Amino acid sequence: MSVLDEIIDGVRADLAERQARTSLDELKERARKARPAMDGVAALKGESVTVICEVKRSSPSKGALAAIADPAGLAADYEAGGAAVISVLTEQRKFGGSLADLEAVRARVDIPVLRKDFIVTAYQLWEARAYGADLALLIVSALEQEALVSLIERAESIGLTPLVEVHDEEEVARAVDAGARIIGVNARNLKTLEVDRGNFARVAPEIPDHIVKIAESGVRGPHDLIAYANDGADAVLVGESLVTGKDPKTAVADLVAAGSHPAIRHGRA
Ligand SMILES: O=P(O)(O)OC[C@@H](O)[C@@H](O)c1c[nH]c2ccccc12
Repeated sequence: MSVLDEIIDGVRADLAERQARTSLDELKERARKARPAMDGVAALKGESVTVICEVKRSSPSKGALAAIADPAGLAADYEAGGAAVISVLTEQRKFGGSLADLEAVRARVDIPVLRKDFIVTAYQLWEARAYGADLALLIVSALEQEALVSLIERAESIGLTPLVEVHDEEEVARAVDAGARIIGVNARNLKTLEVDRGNFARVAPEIPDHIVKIAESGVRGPHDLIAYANDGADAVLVGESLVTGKDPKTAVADLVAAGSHPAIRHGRA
């Protein structure tokens, strides 16, 4: 069984418990009262390379990264540093996240928030909206094509912008066919957890121009952002280096400054 399969088994077990506690109707009611979703595409696409900053306590590859007693405070620092979007990991078992983290972050910041989880059912999309997310991650390798198509449609219909994650060229074709408007290329292979920063440069040319391109994972600092930008990234998604560093606000500001440097802006459409 791959790491991804193992994670998804746990996600399904936790999901079954939540479903037993909260009906879909209750979630929908809560979603109706949530702050209307912000436009994820507009937040990410611009003149500069934008930065998505992640609230991440632990990971299957590294174990515990940071305690993050105050996820909303961390998100506020990210926002103050110039983040375009906040990513909140809500998976519990391997990443130490929760919907409570999502809700707390949403209440604190005024920029779009991404629910980062292993979404396999529409119920989880309603949860995302009910707890205030504006975007939701959909991982191509975790979904059959039919499920991917219907989850993208459902996300869009309830106002969530799907960020569709791929790892190789074949998955790009599936994401494009399914109607993705934002594609994230993960440098980490979720089946083996290996990181290959060269993956984006290989895979991104397969993504049509009109789709927002995000480079995910392995960004250690401005030099990695610049490399991804020169390979065509519209945005980067950064977790570990921000939660393990000393000063998240300054670290984000340094990334944002690199993302708006004229040397890379010129090379872009
Ligand atoms: O911590 P990093 O290497 O900066 O990576 C962040 C993010 O890309 C990573 O957390 C991630 C990318 N895709 C995922 C899917 C599920 C869980 C986590 C992820």
